[in-house]
Amino acid sequence: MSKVIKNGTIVTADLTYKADILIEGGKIAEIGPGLSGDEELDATGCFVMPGGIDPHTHLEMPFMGTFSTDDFNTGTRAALAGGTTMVVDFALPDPGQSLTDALKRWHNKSGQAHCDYSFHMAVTWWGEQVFDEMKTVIEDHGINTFKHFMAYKGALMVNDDEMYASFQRLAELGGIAMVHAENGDVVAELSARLLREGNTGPEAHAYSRPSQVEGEATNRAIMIADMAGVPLYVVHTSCEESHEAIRRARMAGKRVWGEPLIQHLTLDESEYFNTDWDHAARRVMSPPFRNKKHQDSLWAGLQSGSLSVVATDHCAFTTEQKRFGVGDFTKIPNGTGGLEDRIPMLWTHGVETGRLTPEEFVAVTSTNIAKILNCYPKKGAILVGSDADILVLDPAKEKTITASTQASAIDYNVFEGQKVKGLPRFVLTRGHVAVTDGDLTTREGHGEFVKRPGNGSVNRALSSWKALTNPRPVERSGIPASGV
Ligand SMILES: NC(=O)NCCC(=O)O
Ligand SMILES: [Zn+2]
Repeated sequence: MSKVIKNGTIVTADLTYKADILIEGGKIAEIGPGLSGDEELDATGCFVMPGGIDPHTHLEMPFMGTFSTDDFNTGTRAALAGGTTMVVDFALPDPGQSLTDALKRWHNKSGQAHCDYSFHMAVTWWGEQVFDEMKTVIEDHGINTFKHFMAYKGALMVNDDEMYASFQRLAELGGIAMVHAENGDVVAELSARLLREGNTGPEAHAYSRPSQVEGEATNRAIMIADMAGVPLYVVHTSCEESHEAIRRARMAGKRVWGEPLIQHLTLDESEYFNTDWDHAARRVMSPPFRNKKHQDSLWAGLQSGSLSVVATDHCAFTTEQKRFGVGDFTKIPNGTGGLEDRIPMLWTHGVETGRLTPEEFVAVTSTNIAKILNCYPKKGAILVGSDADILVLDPAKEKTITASTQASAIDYNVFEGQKVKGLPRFVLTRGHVAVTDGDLTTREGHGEFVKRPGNGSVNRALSSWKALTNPRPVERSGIPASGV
């Protein structure tokens, strides 16, 4: 049965125009005026755009002695409720574990997904097995992005030698390196000192991760990536120091992207000084929320193009889980939610304020990341042949965010009480209408895995460019006799 989205204004990353969209077999079949289909979805007064892609989620993630509460069932329902039609989660091998075993675990969990999804692979240890399996992961499993945690010492963190080896391997294989950029050694030292001095509450989490630890690690990762000749994606860029390093690298022609989160763009460090322990602990994440100066920097980055993607790092823990850290802030599970709120929050604080154009909004919520991850124009596009992952956004529709009506399974929302304007009228996932004016008609198991091949155009360009400066012997007219 065909569907047609009628009377809307299509917004893409580079063009806004009035046209209808005909959908057949889960794909966009035709775009133009006066189309008809078996079922009509009226988009009068609405913007019709590619569904959001959130490239940074942790669903049912084993972390800090527990599992994040939103899984592929509740998490992808929350995504669709908020206009996001694809999530990219991180497959995490335990240190010493095979990468393909980790992938199996993630594929087992993701069978419940209500929307399409893909995985990044995390490199949590280094050895010959990892070196070998990286090729299989890219070439057989269609995963071209590999994340390295520079923080979480003693758990997920990798050292510089491991990171450099992994980056070099990725350069060879046509993959993309990702980093969680915080100096884990410094964080561990600062945390121990804070605890010794009696700073045990959630505010100490922010004290233990000043912006310098992020700036230093971002600079280091950029330089290591440059030496290895690999493109680099810096997740959850939260501060000016990190943004500055990314901006400078991009100005110098390096292939580096930065990803601010909607939380860092709209919430600030004052949250940690709330006298209610639960309120503060619920907002504990790494990197922590920053002050207004850093927020202004992130917004400017989106406006100028030095930052490319807005994500959530959705890693949602209940209040009960957060309370593991009463008396010791280092035991508060790190992570916050945001999947359901990213699109309305960014529209409200970005487009409604005039910071972003609607086209820039589409670029940073969908199109840019589809291109970076090498799944464009299957995803991130309104083009004939693209998957019909479509958000019909009603700019006049408003609500106040509250946990009591959210799809996410946790018992609070870090954006509680925020008034947002710009909500989905319809959300379509490969042609299936999953949301109609707030009513969810999602289907468990509808989501499909999206393969993303390696060696995208940025990899090919970078390897040609780097080949020009590869070390080579100098040709000499003669070699002097040995001086002995
Ligand atoms: N960000 C965070 O605090 N938790 C999720 C894991 C990570 O991305 O660091
Ligand atoms: Zn992280």
